[in-house]
Amino acid sequence: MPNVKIDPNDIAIRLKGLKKSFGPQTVLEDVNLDIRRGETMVIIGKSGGGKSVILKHMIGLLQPDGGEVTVDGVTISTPQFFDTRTIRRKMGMLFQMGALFDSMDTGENIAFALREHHPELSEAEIQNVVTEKLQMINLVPSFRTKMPSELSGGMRKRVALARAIALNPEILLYDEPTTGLDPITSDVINDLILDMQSKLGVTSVVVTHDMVSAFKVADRIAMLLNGRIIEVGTVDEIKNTSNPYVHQFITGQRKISVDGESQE
Ligand SMILES: Nc1ncnc2c1ncn2[C@@H]1O[C@H](COP(=O)(O)OP(=O)(O)OP(=O)(O)O)[C@@H](O)[C@H]1O
Repeated sequence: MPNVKIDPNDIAIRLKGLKKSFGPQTVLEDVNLDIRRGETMVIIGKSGGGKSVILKHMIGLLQPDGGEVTVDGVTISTPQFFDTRTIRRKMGMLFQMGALFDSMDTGENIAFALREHHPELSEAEIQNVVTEKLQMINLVPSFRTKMPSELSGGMRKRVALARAIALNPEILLYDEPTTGLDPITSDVINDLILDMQSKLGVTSVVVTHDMVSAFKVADRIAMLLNGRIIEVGTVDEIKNTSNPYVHQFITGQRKISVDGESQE
């Protein structure tokens, strides 16, 4: 359970009336969500429901068909703004597969964004940052020479997290950080997500199906259904929800139809 003070009026990311379709398929109908500075917001919802699409709007990888994304009060979702370098400096993202460059060792993967955004840094300074980021994810400095192919799934996610924090982001976005990991390794990742919040003071958005992880790391949980956020609440509020769709999702029951599909 996170333990940081959060001001409910201090909004880091605001999604207002977000709409997105791909061809004939409408994925986001009308998404409204405020993410408070310093909190960890977990977004849950069924597979293919559009959770990753929401994250990609937050980091400027996708532009909405309607509505707005604001980060620190600045609207980033317009073609005029689209200054992705500024957004990327502010935000780190842990992609679903913990995507690393396979041809680069761990150290180079972590150093990649530093070299791109901070050409003024000396090689020694870059290596110091790499060591510091490895320490943050509880790995020894000698780990830097390991190639991605030598790493387990959990280690890849950890290195991907070190890479995501290389530029000291204020906001971290996690896409399915524990998917495909065993429960013990998942818990290591959960602890790191909590560490990032308490040690770096970051605002985090976590997309997951893993309710154990959601309940452990979240300050608040938002549920996406049929292109809308249907409920937002603390872990206790979500656990005690009166919304049957949220209850069904978090308990894994299949009693009611959430989207017209027939249920057994
Ligand atoms: N660039 C794209 N072009 C076309 N369709 C896309 C694109 N990105 C996402 N989609 C579609 O949007 C829908 C939502 O995808 P998204 O990956 O956001 O779901 P999700 O809720 O994150 O699912 P999962 O939990 O399975 O990762 C899917 O049907 C997907 O195929």
